[in-house]
Amino acid sequence: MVYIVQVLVEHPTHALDTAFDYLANEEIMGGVRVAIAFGYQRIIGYVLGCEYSSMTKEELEKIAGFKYRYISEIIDERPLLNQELQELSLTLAKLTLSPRISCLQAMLPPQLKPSTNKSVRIKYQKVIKVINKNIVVNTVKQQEAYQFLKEHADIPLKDFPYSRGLLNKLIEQKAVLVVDEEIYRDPYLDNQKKEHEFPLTPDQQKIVGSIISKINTYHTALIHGVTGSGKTEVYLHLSKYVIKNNKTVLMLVPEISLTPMMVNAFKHKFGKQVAILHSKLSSGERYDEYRRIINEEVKIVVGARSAIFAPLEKIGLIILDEEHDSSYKQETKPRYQTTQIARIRGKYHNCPVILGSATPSLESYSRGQKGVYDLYKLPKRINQFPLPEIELIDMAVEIRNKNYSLFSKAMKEKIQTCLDCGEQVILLLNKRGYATYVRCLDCGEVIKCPHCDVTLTYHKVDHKLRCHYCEHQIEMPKICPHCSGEQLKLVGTGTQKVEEQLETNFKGAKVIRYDVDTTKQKDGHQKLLDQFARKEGNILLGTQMIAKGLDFENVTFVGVLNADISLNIPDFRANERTFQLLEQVSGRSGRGKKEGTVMIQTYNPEHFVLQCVKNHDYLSFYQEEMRTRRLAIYPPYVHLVSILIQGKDETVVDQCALQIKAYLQKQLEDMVILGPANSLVYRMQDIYRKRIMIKFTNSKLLYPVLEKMSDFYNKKGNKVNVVCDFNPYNQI
Ligand SMILES: Nc1ncnc2c1ncn2[C@@H]1O[C@H](COP(=O)(O)OP(=O)(O)OP(=O)(O)O)[C@@H](O)[C@H]1O
Ligand SMILES: [Zn+2]
Ligand SMILES: [Zn+2]
Repeated sequence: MVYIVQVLVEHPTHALDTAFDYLANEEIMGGVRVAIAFGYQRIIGYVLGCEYSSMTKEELEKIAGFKYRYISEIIDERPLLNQELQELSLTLAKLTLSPRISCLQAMLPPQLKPSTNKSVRIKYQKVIKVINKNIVVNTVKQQEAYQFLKEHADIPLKDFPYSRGLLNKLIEQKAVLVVDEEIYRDPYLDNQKKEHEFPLTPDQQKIVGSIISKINTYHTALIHGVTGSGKTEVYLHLSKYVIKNNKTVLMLVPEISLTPMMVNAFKHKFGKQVAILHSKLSSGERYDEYRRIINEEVKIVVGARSAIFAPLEKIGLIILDEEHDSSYKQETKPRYQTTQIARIRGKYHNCPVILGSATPSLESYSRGQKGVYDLYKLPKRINQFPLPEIELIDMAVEIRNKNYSLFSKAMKEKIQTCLDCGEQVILLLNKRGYATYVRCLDCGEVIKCPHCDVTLTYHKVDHKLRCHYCEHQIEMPKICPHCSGEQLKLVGTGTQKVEEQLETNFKGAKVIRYDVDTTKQKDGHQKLLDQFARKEGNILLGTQMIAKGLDFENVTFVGVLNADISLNIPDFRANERTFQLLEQVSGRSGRGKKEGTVMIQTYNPEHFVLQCVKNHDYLSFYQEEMRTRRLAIYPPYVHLVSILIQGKDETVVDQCALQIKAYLQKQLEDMVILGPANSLVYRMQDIYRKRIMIKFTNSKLLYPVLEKMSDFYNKKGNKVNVVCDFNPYNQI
């Protein structure tokens, strides 16, 4: 008699999920990692299930027709994921058409991924626990120490101020015990001062009250609150209520390092009850936070996208702040939408899911309007501070007036005035897909990556050209690689260049450049923002990164250098993204007592997106954009799935793409199937990439067809690979 154990492994070559049967002499729980021999390798697998058999190994082998092997080692004492999360991994695999193993990988912190068995050393310390409070001890001195221990629960042994002899006596009398306790590396140790609490405004109170009245029912609430309307305070109050009732809170933000203010707000209010999960923590720190959650020592988890899988029990509230943010969509396997996962968990725990934003996604807002979500509004800023005045500046006029500089005349004057008054400025360089590249003035060629269809980007620090899609990099050439001409010109505007121009234009102004390059180190973001908060900088210059959640009361001017870039991206969300970015960044101005202004430089001042931003008019934007989406048949009127077909051989990719299209058309007669078309970056790392897009309203028919198709193409040894991306955000 043996146990037959189903083990899921990450097959080294196979893209598909495969579970293999192994034997064990004891029962192994689903969700535990085991080591197994696989071919000649020893690999780590993940137990899916275990069945008792009354037969012997030999009898089983006779039936099966092959030889079984035994599990080599059981790695975990208990399952890594609880029942809820194990089931969720299955749902996730189905929803995203991804291998289950990739879902498990996505759900666990790197140290615990099924395919690794790196052990992370857990740190322990000895602490003294009082196990019986009512012992009558022998001596006065003992009584004193005993009393001390009763008042100082779980004090570390090293901090015990009495003698060891005395302690031993207390242990002998079974009054206290010394135990090993895990100690955690706390990355936010310095931030634990408690802040004062504001009384809620009537608008805030209404929302808090209403959500509390339905706190034990699963539903989704969308809070549309303008920038600076105090959404954070609403989250904090609701969280406090939930943990007082002995439940837990999952608080998601787009990117932890870009939203330090939200993290701090939670840390200040709830101190050690909060765990922070994010990618910049050291692996030890991340592991500790994870263990604190598993050991049920935290009540609130704050984290970015992947924190949606935090192993919290008894969840009473799930919040997604800045719900419109595209980082909530995972862009690698499994390609899930965090909101969708939040709703699955909310349903399981019977708790509300709150989505908050000043610029809700069209998908969410339309659900709010239809009543699928409860829609709440915070239409005013706190303390009746007005939203900032916005001025659109027509850059075509500047050019007509022979001003070719990055700054319009008006913006230059405005920045100077702010600097003169000691007020601070935030400048946005909208840079998506637009960086500094090299063009030859003789032959007109642009220097491109030899492996990808993109230009190489110039990096001033080391004077190199780099590809942002692969690792390719070269020294900045002296002559043109095409015609050997010597007139190579840097084209485009990067933050480094703007920084230089600011420093020449505004003598003495201190510029803090906030972009991927200056925020690389672990606390990079926090350091620069702290500097700015301490007024050690006059101008904060950055890319999209500065648009999120910053709250500086001394900032009275926000300037957008080039509003148009994101309008021209070939993506149906281009208008929506531009509106969100401009409205969000404008919202950083005038959040204190002093009124704020905003200037937006554009070549399209009449464009409805810019007009709506100017008037802070979300609703008009929403209505106009919904009209466009309805006419063009795009979400939220339909769902999309993008099918990426990729391979090294261009002809094979081409043929397969056509085959797939024909197959889908036959199977899915009523659906709109577009393409195949070249992907935006057609060649990436020498891989050719085509896309097919399906518009659908009912996914029931679609899933089995797509599953069959991708299983067929993703077989071992096939020359193409197919990826299905539901609700795609990124068409690159
Ligand atoms: N009830 C209140 N009384 C006084 N001040 C408050 C209250 N609620 C919030 N505030 C303050 O108002 C400011 C704006 O709040 P918060 O940052 O939460 O806005 P928000 O809605 O999240 O804005 P954004 O979407 O722009 O990030 C903060 O400085 C906050 O401390
Ligand atoms: Zn040339
Ligand atoms: Zn490249």
